[in-house]
Amino acid sequence: MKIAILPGDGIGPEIMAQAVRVLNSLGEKFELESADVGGAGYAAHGHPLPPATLALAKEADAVLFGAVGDYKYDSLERSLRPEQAILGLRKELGLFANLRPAILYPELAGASTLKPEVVSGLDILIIRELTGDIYFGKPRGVRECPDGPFKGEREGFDTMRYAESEIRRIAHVAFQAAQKRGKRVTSVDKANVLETFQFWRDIVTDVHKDYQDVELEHMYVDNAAMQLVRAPKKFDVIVTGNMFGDILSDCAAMLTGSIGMLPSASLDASNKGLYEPSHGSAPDIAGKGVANPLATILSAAMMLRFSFGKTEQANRIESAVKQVLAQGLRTPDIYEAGTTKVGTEEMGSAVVNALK
Ligand SMILES: NC(=O)C1=CN([C@@H]2O[C@H](COP(=O)(O)OP(=O)(O)OC[C@H]3O[C@@H](n4cnc5c(N)ncnc54)[C@H](O)[C@@H]3O)[C@@H](O)[C@H]2O)C=CC1
Ligand SMILES: CC(C)CC(=O)C(=O)O
Ligand SMILES: [Mg+2]
Repeated sequence: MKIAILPGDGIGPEIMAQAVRVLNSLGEKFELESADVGGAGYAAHGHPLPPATLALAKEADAVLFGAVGDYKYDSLERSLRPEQAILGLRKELGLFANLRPAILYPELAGASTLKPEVVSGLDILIIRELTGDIYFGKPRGVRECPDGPFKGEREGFDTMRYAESEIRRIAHVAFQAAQKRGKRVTSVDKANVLETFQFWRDIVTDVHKDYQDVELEHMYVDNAAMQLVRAPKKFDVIVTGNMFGDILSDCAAMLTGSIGMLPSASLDASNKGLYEPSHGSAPDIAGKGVANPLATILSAAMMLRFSFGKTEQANRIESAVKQVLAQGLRTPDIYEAGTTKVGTEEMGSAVVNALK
């Protein structure tokens, strides 16, 4: 079982170090190999996704990813910016299905900015399409505006597009996931304005014919954002496009207390996967030893479950996380009065010690 370890930038190396400690404490024989990615890849090799890093990711059985991005690289041409590393990995590895479970651990009910009764018992699964949409659509760029009232001015433009097969395969993932949970799918779109998402709605409706045991509702993305903070427990599985899923999952993260709690799995058709926290490189807290490593540790648990079929080991990690939260240990992002504030490394140690 070879795992590519890609820590990246900002808090990436800090949180990854804790996830690696947890993996190394399970008593399994994992082969872990690290490589530079993102700004670290650019600084060392002149490219955010150096060829050797991509080769390692392709050859490994699974990839554990930290985060990329650093404001000091924001003025580089786009193809060299750190974020291209994660976008490139998703595309190159065909990781079209991004699973982001937003679960509220009961101990963190008071850490959410929402009232405990709104979030207690929360367990929703956001399924975000990950290799299409406006994030990858071409053409894109800055050009001279060809027509209309702004003709002759410079304009920036991107292309939102989805092929039918891309929508079909993510819809199947969502319906099949729902069959194993609450049997409800909310497909989030903007069909009232966008051609791409009217098409999305039509195809999802068609795929639904194969899953009559699952209830399907369609919801516009603006309403979905509102419903997520109004009555989040009404959702079971949410399926949506790349950009809407990116935005809604950060919103859902706050229901769980902090974005530092939200893990993710990005899977291809054969369940080969890349696992990463849903957050970014958090440059504002990088190097301070205060980042919450739990989303990364929980991403490692998802890796064991989805890529290696090691359900028991995944359960061990998730139980250990529950235990440290029950012990009252909190990184600053989930801290509340009456609990004990700890740093990144102490949180990692506590999870290692709680492994049974
Ligand atoms: N998959 C990836 O590698 C992603 C990379 N990024 C990149 O990360 C950089 C920063 O982006 P932001 O928009 O600030 O998003 P961010 O997710 O890095 O940070 C947003 C806020 O959440 C906090 N936060 C994030 N993770 C945390 C953790 N584990 N523990 C405690 N607090 C945490 C940060 O301190 C910050 O206040 C940018 O360069 C961006 O492009 C952003 C999202 C995903
Ligand atoms: C570089 C971004 C597309 C990453 C991001 O925000 C995410 O995957 O959540
Ligand atoms: Mg995001």
